[in-house]
Amino acid sequence: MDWTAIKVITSSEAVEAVSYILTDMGAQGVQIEDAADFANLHEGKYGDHGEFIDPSSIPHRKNGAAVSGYFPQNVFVPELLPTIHQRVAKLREYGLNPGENDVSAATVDNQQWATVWQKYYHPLRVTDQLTIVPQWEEYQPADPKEKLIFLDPGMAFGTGTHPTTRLMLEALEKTIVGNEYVIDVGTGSGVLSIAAKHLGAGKVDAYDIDEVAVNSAKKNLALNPVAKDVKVGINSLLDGIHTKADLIVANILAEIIVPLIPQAYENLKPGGKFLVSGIIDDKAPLIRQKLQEQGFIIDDEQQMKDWHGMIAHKPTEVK
Ligand SMILES: C[S@@+](CC[C@H](N)C(=O)[O-])C[C@H]1O[C@@H](n2cnc3c(N)ncnc32)[C@H](O)[C@@H]1O
Repeated sequence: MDWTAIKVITSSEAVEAVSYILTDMGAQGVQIEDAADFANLHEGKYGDHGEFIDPSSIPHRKNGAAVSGYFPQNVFVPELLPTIHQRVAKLREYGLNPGENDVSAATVDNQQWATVWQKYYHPLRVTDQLTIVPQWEEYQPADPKEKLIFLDPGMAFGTGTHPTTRLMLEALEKTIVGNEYVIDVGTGSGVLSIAAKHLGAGKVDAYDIDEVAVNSAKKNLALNPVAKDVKVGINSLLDGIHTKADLIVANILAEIIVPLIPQAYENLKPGGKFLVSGIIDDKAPLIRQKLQEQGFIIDDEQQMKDWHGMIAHKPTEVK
């Protein structure tokens, strides 16, 4: 999967606010280049190993600041550009200088993303029981009920930090009682499958349409012994799958959830649960309507930032 860096040229004083805006809009990492960071530095010992460095010899911005947010490409990044521009312009109302407010997007290569990723990704307790831990970090749980999900996100979506993923992690935590057969559609990094196993699921099958995601999921499943028996494969939605699961979880964009709804209904046991997110605010009515038309009962809906997550079930008495 590709990533997009959205870069905002702004003023040094607006760096924190612009970083907040990018994170709020779904950026999974933020990188700051600020001329002010160099302004007061003189020749001296810097760097991880105390190297002697003249800061002026390091390529850097001569004025203002650039804040780059890293977005997964399947989150409709192009739609975000005008919104980000407007929100940065509004900072003036809070007494902050938005600076040039030039907003641009570029595709990011693996190497660049990996570097940013490692710098900004740290252990994060995402739900009451689940904590995401980057594979390279040492982490001691603060609470005995914490379950650790080790991830090396690579280029697949699913760091656990995006609101759409968090909605599903919370929904899994609320729903799983133990020994369920779970299907994870659009597994990305495999994060939801690993969470399901930690929470007590029995068998878990995971699918993704993207080969990079499937490889990333395999790698992450191997990092988490609890999930070593999860099966992961390439498949578009549940095409060609005919089974009876207790729970189906999918964090995919609303447009893709629509054709998944009848497939999920067919592949669930009576009483089975369907957990969905990836639903941006204005698409929530469509998904509610499609779920109900199919015969699902919606039990719960949560919102995090602009995103909705729903828990529905197939009635026990199916007409
Ligand atoms: C938003 S990511 C979710 C990743 C992870 N499950 C999470 O919750 O963080 C959506 C994933 O769905 C996959 N996807 C998109 N269309 C799909 C389709 N038709 N069938 C299966 N997977 C699909 C993408 O490749 C991507 O990995």
